[in-house]
Amino acid sequence: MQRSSPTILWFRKDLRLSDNHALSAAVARGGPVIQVFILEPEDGGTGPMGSAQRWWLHHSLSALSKDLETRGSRLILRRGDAQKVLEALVKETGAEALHWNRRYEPVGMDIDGPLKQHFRDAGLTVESFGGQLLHEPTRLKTTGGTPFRVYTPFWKAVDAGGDPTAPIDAPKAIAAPDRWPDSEALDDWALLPTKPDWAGGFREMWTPGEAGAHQRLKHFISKGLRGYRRGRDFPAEPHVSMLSPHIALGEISPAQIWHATIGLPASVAAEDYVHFRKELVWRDFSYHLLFHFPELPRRNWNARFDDFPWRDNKTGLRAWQKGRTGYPIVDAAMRQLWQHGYMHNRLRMITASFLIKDLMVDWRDGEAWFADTLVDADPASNAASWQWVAGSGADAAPFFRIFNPITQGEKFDPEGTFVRRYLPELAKLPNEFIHKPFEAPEQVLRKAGVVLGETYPQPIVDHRKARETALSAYQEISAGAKSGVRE
Ligand SMILES: Cc1cc2nc3c(=O)[nH]c(=O)nc-3n(C[C@H](O)[C@H](O)[C@H](O)COP(=O)(O)OP(=O)(O)OC[C@H]3O[C@@H](n4cnc5c(N)ncnc54)[C@H](O)[C@@H]3O)c2cc1C
Repeated sequence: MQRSSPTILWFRKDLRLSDNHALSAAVARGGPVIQVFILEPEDGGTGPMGSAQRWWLHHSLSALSKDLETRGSRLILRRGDAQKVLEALVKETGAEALHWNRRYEPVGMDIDGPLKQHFRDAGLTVESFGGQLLHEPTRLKTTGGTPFRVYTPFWKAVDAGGDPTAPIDAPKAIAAPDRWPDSEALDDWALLPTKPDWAGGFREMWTPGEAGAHQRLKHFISKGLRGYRRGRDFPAEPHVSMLSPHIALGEISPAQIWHATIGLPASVAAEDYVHFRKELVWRDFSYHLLFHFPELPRRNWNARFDDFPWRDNKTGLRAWQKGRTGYPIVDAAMRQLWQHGYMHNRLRMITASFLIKDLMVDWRDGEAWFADTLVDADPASNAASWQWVAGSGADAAPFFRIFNPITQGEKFDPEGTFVRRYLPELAKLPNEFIHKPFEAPEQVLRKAGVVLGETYPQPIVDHRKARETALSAYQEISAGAKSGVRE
């Protein structure tokens, strides 16, 4: 039976039409579907969306809007408190149902729970759906019935559970209401940078939107996945998917990505696609942690770190942010972040270690910079990963594992290809000194056109000394009274 009352479909960080369970169920309900995206004062994550991701959001909403138009539908844009916006829409459209896909950030969940009850009390059918993660954070439990704290058993539980639910296709058509409610204009939201327009490098690199996400997945499966396990550590090699910003705004679901790794030709080694799945599962694990420890972005998981003597090192923080530390692998990585809004995983670990351990700056300052500058900024993965590097997190790298920025560079960028790409001022240095220009003899520097302290900075710290200082600070807190993991 055809229903005539509309369903409101509330888009959040799930900006796609395929494998969108809330949307497909809204269409299946019969009657018109009114899609709305609400720019909330808090973006449902841990704070307002960062500048880089706002750029992405603009283009993603624009792509989604066009995709809906090809199905005879529309995207309505509204700004403000979600409950008020939805109340107004219900009133304007006579909608009797409200659908969304679940989100798992603490701020978002605090909004959604009461909101669901509110509209149910008002007589609406309110339904929420999964699909943003491979598995709901409450589904997987240790044999003791508690949340996981360690990744490997979490992965084993995921793996033992078999493949996630197969993705569903986008609806072919979406019924429109007789009269559309008003929409705000995307340009009025001023999500794009203007003065100055720093997004030139983003435009070169990315195609936000569902079609762009699937193109990238296809390209990665055919060109990057073979050799992923080894190659994913080498930033100059094309062995990472760069799907993270598409995943962060839900232009593609993790189930779609997982299923794209099933039934591949025998030339793709199991070690490569299984390792890729394991990385996807790190994202689920990060959400699992955030769900069960909502303070993850703010508080040390391990309370012992509350006493860590962080430094108020504004000069160091600024040099790190600008890619002017004097350590080429760190600086090239920070400039990749600035130019493209993305940083390779190996380099995220190196730069985070440098900030925390060489400069002794609180991991929360690094997390905040990444949240503002990454197009893939994600409240769970960002916080969990910073705590992982700091050693304060669940299943974290031990604090004493301090990356040496010279040997890391030499190991993972042996020819200096990556460094030369982002630091053209060092491009003419021979491989021997590309990761340590400060050790190059004067005539080598002159020949390469490098003047340390002028064309490229001197190191802002001596890594060996900084390492010792960090280790003794760690010994102090290890000997201190506080210990252990928060419950
Ligand atoms: C300090 C630090 C901060 C980070 N901040 C973020 C962040 O804000 N947003 C974010 O998405 N990732 C973050 N990561 C995790 C990881 O670096 C990125 O997910 C990855 O580099 C994205 O590139 P890719 O899509 O090419 O990865 P691929 O190697 O192609 O991996 C595929 C997907 O798996 C997931 N994934 C891979 N590695 C991890 C990981 N270690 N943790 C969680 N998920 C993972 C991502 O969704 C990724 O897109 C951070 C890591 C560190 C060390």
